[in-house]
Amino acid sequence: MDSVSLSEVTVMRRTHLGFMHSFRQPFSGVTISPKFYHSKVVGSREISSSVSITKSQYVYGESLVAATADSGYKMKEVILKNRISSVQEGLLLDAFDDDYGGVVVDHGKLPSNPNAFTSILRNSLSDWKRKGKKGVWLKLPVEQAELVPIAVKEGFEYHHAEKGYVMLTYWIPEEEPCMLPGNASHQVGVGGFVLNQFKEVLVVQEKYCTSSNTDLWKLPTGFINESEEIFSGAVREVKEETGVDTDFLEVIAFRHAHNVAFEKSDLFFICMLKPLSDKISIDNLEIKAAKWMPLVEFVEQPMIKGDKMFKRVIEICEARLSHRYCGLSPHRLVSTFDGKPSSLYYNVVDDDPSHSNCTADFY
Ligand SMILES: NC(=O)C1=CN([C@@H]2O[C@H](COP(=O)(O)OP(=O)(O)OC[C@H]3O[C@@H](n4cnc5c(N)ncnc54)[C@H](O)[C@@H]3O)[C@@H](O)[C@H]2O)C=CC1
Repeated sequence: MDSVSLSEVTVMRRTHLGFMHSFRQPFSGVTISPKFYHSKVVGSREISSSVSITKSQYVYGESLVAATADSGYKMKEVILKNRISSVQEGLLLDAFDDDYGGVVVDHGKLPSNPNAFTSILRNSLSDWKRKGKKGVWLKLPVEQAELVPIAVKEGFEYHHAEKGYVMLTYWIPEEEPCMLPGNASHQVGVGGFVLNQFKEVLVVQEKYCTSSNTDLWKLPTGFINESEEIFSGAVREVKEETGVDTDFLEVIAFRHAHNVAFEKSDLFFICMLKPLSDKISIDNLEIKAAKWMPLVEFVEQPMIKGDKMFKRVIEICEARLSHRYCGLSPHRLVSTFDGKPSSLYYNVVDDDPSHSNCTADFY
């Protein structure tokens, strides 16, 4: 087997991180192995330059830390070599350990032949069972959709699907309840409350709605996209539906509802936005009409007046306008917990009025 230099190791390690990272995106609950993650943080400094690591050893995904540890090194090396040769000979699926005692199959190295896949999957399941592995994650790309029924026949279950793949899972321990996290459970929507200096609110009539709502003038609403922020999603939705440019001010309130779409729950964030333009140009695909409507007229609509939720939302917005209430504004932070930038929504956290978002003008 070829030896590789430290720089090659670092490159290969990044490749693995990339795989784990992309794996994590579609759902929560599966994280990068701390071994890999730790390695990412410390970079190549952790690896002793006297250690020779083979390409195959690394390709199999064993931890460098484990491989360089003094205790049990020889034992690990032997086990590793056996497993490597099984993978190389095409007897076992190439897989990474996850943080929870389970394995993640490398979807980039699946056998292309369905018959070969059947026997390799069976061998791998026996191997994982013997080793006491728990959950198995098997991502099957759409180009290899013929493998899906084979995996299902072997006992795998659907976890979730995206345009490009189906994720299947298998829980090995028969005596333990399945601990694998479920698929994403919510959709996230935003609504924009945009008020101008004439106390007019930006409203729309939807093209597709229930017959009882055809004449209703409502706030622009929509869903945020994958990896989109609530604050930018609200601004985008208002722009798309009405053509009006806005600045995000605050999340005024949010509603949590269940069994909304395909049994999924719904989080709906009502956002207060500051208008930067007033010219309306509607999105003809989604919207029938849009206009600036006097706030008093808007709240007098029977559907708003008679609906507890709409009515309360407007009351909260009015309380905010008269500074009797304060919403949440986003603050970008990087947490050492996961090393990722994220948005924390909050209002005043100390007594300094300059730190408050509640003094912002609306128009
Ligand atoms: N529309 C409303 O009156 C209210 C909406 N909300 C919230 O607003 C958020 C967004 O909801 P809405 O704006 O009502 O979204 P929606 O159901 O109108 O969907 C947004 C757009 O996606 C497209 N779309 C959705 N389903 C489709 C399908 N099956 N086929 C083809 N196109 C489809 C349509 O272009 C639609 O205009 C949610 O969180 C919801 O709870 C809350 C209260 C009232």
